Amino acid sequence: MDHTTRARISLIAAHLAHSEHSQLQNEGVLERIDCRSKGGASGFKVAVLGASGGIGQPLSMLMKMNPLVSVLHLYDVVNTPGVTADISHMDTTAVVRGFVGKEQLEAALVGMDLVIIPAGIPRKPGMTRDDLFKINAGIVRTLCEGVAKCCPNAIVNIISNPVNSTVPIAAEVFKRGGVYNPKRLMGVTALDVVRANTFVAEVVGVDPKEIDVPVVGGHAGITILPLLSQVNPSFSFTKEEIEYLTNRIQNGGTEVVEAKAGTGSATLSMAFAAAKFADACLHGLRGDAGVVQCAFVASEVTELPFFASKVRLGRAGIEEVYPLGPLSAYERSGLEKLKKELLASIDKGISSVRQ
Ligand SMILES: NC(=O)C1=CN([C@@H]2O[C@H](COP(=O)(O)OP(=O)(O)OC[C@H]3O[C@@H](n4cnc5c(N)ncnc54)[C@H](O)[C@@H]3O)[C@@H](O)[C@H]2O)C=CC1
Ligand SMILES: O=C([O-])CC(=O)C(=O)O
Repeated sequence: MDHTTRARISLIAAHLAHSEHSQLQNEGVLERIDCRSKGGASGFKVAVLGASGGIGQPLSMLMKMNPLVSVLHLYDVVNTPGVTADISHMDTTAVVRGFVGKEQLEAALVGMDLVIIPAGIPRKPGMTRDDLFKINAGIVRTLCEGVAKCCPNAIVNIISNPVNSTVPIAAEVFKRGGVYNPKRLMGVTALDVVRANTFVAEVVGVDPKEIDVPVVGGHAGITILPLLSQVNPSFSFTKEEIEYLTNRIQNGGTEVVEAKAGTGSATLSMAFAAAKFADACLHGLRGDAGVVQCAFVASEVTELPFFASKVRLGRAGIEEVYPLGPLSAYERSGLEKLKKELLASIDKGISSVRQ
């Protein structure tokens, strides 16, 4: 597609984002924009649910910048027309469409390859992630019912907390809808890895880009278990360094919640981590080799039904869940300690849908 055509498409898309006419009235033009913008080349359709929020907005911006995305659907219960109009002016390839309110959820989801869910309330100081369960469980359940109905083959990235419970909730919703594929459901724990890389890099004095720290278990407090014995490239840490790093990584979320003093939790670093993780999912879908990330997934790595560990991403979603590998005595003890809490959170999610 030449530059002139591309410019015309951007103009029409921006105009439609501002238009008072409904999505349906614009459907014909938008479909043509979709087809032409892809120019026959590959490109993925991605939806962000909760796109107007603290995570949703920067995440949507980063997904608009991703060259693997051809169509970007932004859904929320409020404010998506404004966010969509704003993001649609970015001169990158993806065509952006906004959807607002539950009556537009299905239209937002039809045909999506990847659905990213950062919808839900965040923590305030003094709260645990589990304190968000009551409200966020219902939000995730409703959104996943929409996914089951409209894009049952999409990869789903769950960001909404408590991840240790919302991922099992999503699995139960998909089972009820008869569409559950454990290879396509992932809890996003990428921020734990991003933090671990940053904090380890500070301690050893290297560029964080050079560091890869596996973080396993779950996504809350002691269930977050960094494997410092498996840092790549390998470093040997003192006992004090291991304790400091493990504690800081496990409490990174609380560090941000307290610094934000009641105005929310991590949004910018989360959007960065989620965009990195989504990009890995898209590279996997494209068929790239060797795409490995940590994620909270259905698992047989331990006796728990869900567990975060390294996974290999491919065309099917999760192609392989890697075993934990050799652990230090400190990590083995951390693993045993986290199991009770993680299992309770998993069971809470499952039973909330089954009852
Ligand atoms: N997995 C992780 O590592 C992390 C997870 N989180 C979690 O992400 C979630 C979102 O955090 P923020 O963006 O800071 O919150 P926020 O309150 O700024 O944004 C949440 C957005 O969700 C929307 N929303 C609420 N109900 C909805 C529904 N039924 N359908 C669609 N959208 C809906 C709201 O309108 C709002 O725009 C929280 O649960 C938070 O705890 C936050 C940081 C890291
Ligand atoms: O701490 C929170 O509530 C948000 C979160 O999951 C994180 O930043 O890791």
